[in-house]
Formats: sequence, structure tokens, C-alpha cells
Amino acid sequence: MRAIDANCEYLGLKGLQLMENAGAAIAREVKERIGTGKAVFIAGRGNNGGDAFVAARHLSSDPDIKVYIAIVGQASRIRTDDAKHNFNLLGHCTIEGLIEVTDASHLKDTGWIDDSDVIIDALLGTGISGKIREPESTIIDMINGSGKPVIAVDVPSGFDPDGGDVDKAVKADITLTFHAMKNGLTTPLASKYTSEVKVVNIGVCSDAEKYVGSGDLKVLQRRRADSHKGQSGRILIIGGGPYSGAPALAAMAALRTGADIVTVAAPASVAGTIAAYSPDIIVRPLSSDVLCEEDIETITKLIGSHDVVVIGMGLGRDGRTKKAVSEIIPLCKKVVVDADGLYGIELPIPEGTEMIITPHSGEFRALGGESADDVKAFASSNHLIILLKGKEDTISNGERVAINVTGNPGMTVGGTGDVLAGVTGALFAIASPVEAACCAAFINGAAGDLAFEERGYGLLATDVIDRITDVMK
Ligand SMILES: NC(=O)C1=CN([C@@H]2O[C@H](COP(=O)(O)OP(=O)(O)OC[C@H]3O[C@@H](n4cnc5c(N)ncnc54)[C@H](O)[C@@H]3O)[C@@H](O)[C@H]2O)[C@H](O)CC1
Ligand SMILES: [K+]
Repeated sequence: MRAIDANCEYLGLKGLQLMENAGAAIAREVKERIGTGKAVFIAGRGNNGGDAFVAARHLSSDPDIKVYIAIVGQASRIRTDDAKHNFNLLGHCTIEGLIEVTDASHLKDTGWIDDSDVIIDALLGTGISGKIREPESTIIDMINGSGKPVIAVDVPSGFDPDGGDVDKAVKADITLTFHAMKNGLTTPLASKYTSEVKVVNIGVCSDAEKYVGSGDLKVLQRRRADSHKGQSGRILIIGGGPYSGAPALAAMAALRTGADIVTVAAPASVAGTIAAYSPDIIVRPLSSDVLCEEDIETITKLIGSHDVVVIGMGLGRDGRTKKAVSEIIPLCKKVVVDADGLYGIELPIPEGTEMIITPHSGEFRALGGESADDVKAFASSNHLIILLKGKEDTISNGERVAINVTGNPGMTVGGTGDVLAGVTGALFAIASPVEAACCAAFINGAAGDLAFEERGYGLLATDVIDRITDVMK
């Protein structure tokens, strides 16, 4: 949901607009339920509280509804600009009562809850993390002990929208959840915390979900301060033979995407050339001038010390290589297969292997696919993730289809596919395969767009690598 929000921003739809729609829906629900009476809003200091401030404003002009607002914590410490903005507007509205609750007793002393006709729970939404702190914990108890009708905003406060364990949460009569059903609300546990769930349309642009946007990059977590070498990905690139540049490009792209260790296993004939490109790449020479079965033992050991394998760039299509690729793939837990590696795939893929393939349309056809319309069905029947490269990239895990539109015709130059494979491999170490594929397509294309601004049609794959960090930042 956070990714969709951020994608909306990227498209120009502001969070404030979504909040307005969310709050308006809450206000309508309150009005429908009580018609006349006292509505008590319990608002946290995040955007969940922001939704409540909007709803309170909408109801404040209704002569039959009396609005009371309890902000949990100090109003001066409201955390987001959108929530702050909507809080400030309440200064121009007819509100019956507004207090700051820094201790649960403040709320109890008002008697508002006992006197209310409905409680609107906007304490915590999807931004919850960890065990419920005070005063929130006692306030949840107060709401649950009140016997009053409760409308929960987005999720019952304290409930994990992803469906994880619940320490303590509000018990609501109805939850109005925004834009899409949250996974957690479909679990049996949810029925303990809300009798009913309604999904409310808040006007999200369909493109925010259909197209990969900068918001999708939010899955790429900030690193912990105590991270150590290897935790952000050890990537094994298997490539080279007829070509030496392709695996080097993939390796440099993986490093620029944030991978900690990148090793290239390449035929002995090109290992020296690859090593000479950059001291940042670790190179392990294989036996001869193409990848072949004699290399399996060396490669098996290398796979054991890496998180993700990226195979295919510059390998060529020698029969020995195809055979070696088909034997290497089942040894991998996580593998990205690109370029010539695609010709060594044997379907169905082996159990225990998570695979992302990154074909262009010709390679996709060689695998038995036809067009972008087939991507979802092909991914589903073969249990893999496809990133089909094209003017628009199509990504699917067999359930969802996402389209990426970053990139430009300057990127038809050789090597940009190798860059994409490297970016994908690096992200696969730290994200789910479909997230990795979506983010990689976006980052590669956006880096290409920055390179195009500088270089036009003369852009090179190495220019794209140079701009990856700008996109990631
Ligand atoms: N597209 C949409 O669905 C929209 C959703 N909106 C609403 O925004 C919330 C999410 O807002 P966010 O600011 O990210 O977080 P919260 O308001 O849920 O909570 C943050 C708030 O809570 C405190 N906190 C976190 N964990 C705890 C804890 N364990 N104990 C106590 N306090 C905790 C934290 O410090 C913050 O202050 C979403 O649910 C929707 O309701 C927007 O309206 C836009 C559209
Ligand atoms: K809530």
C-alpha cells in the first residue's frame, strides 16, 4: 500500500487527496450509522489520525453530529505534513471538544467515551510497528471496554495489516479499509477484531498499481547500522566465453545496485580480461574457453558461498554450455537466467529453485512463449518470474502483472540487458523475486533515462551503470 501511495505521488496524485477521500468515507459511515449524536474520534499522530481529522471536518458542518477529538500525544508532534495540514484546518471548524491525551487518564476524565454514540478508531493504521506502547495500549483497552459501536479506520488499531501476531488490538464493529483489502484482514484472526470489513475506494489511479513506479522501490529496506559484509548480497555471475564484456557489465551493475560481493565465474580464456575491467570484481577462472561440464564442480562450490546466481551473459550457445547450464540451474536456490543461459533452461524448473528469467521477445518465443499477453500464464504454469524486456517491460509471477515504462530507444545499444540482469541479481538477494524483477526493470530504465539526457543515442551500457546510484538515491 505504501508503494501504491508513493506511485500515486510519482504520477502527481497527492497523499493529501487520498486522505481527503479516506476521511470523507469515514464521515459518511458515521453519519449513516448514527444520524444524530456524538462521534468521538481517537486519533494517532500518523496519517491514520490524519484520516480522522478529515472525517471530523466533514462532520463538523452537520448540525446533528457533535464531534469530539482526542489526539493521542501532543498535537505539536503530529508526524506527517498531511495529517498536520488537516489538523490545522480543524481550527476553522465547529468542534465540540478537542484534547491532547498524553496519559490515558486524560481521556477517561472527559467522560466522552461513556457518553458517545460511536467511537472512530484512528489511533494506528498500517504504520504500526512492534509492541503497543503507552498510552495507546490503555486507550485500546478503554475502547474495547466501552461497549460502544466502533468504526476502525483502515485497520483496527494494533492489528497487523500483514496478518502477523497481534499483541493487542481494537475490536471494531466495522473496518473501513482503504483502496484494497489488506492481507491480514482476510485471516481467521481478523474476525476476532472486526465484525465487518468494507473496502473503500479512495481514488487511487489504476496506473499506480499497473505500472512499476518509484514507490515500488520502498521494499528495498534501509540497511541496519550494524550491517556487515555479505548481508546485502553475494552474487555469483556465470558468463563469458565468446564475450567478455557482458558478465563484467552485469557484475558492475550488481555492485552499483548495492550488492556486497560480486564474483564472476568465467571461462579461463576471458577471465583475465574481465578482471582487468575493474578491481571491484572477483574473478574465478573456469576450465576452458566456454562453460562446460568440467566446470560443474568449481561452480557447485561457488554457488554454496553466494546468495544469488546470475547466469547467461556472453556464454554463447555451444552445446556443451547449454548442457552445463541445465545442470547448474537445479543447484541454485535463487537464479536469474538471461541471454544465452535461457537456451539451457529445462522446463519445468526444479523444485527448490526460485527463478527469474529476463528474455527479450525473441528469447521468450524460443522458450515457447508468444507475446506479452502470455507472460502471466507462462509464469504461472512454469512457476517462475518473467521480466519480458521490451519498449514496455512486462513482469509477472503468474499472479500479478506489472508494466515498467522507464527506459528509452537509446538503450537498444548492446550491454543494457546485461546491466539489467546484474541489477536483478543484486535485488533478488534482498527482496522477493517479483519485487526484485519490478524494481530492477524500473531502476535500469530510469538510469538509462538519466544517461539519455546526458548522451542521447550515444549512450553506452556503462553510462547506464554510472547512473544506477542516482536512481537508487
Ligand atoms: N492509500 C491509503 O491507504 C492511504 C492511507 N492513509 C492512512 O495512513 C495510514 C498509515 O499512516 P502512517 O503515517 O504510515 O502510520 P499510522 O498512522 O498507522 O501510525 C504511525 C504512528 O503510530 C505510532 N506507532 C507505531 N507503532 C506503534 C506502537 N507499537 N505503539 C504505539 N505507537 C505506535 C508511530 O509512532 C506513528 O506516530 C493508513 O493506515 C491510512 O489510514 C492516508 O490517508 C493516505 C491514503
Ligand atoms: K485504526
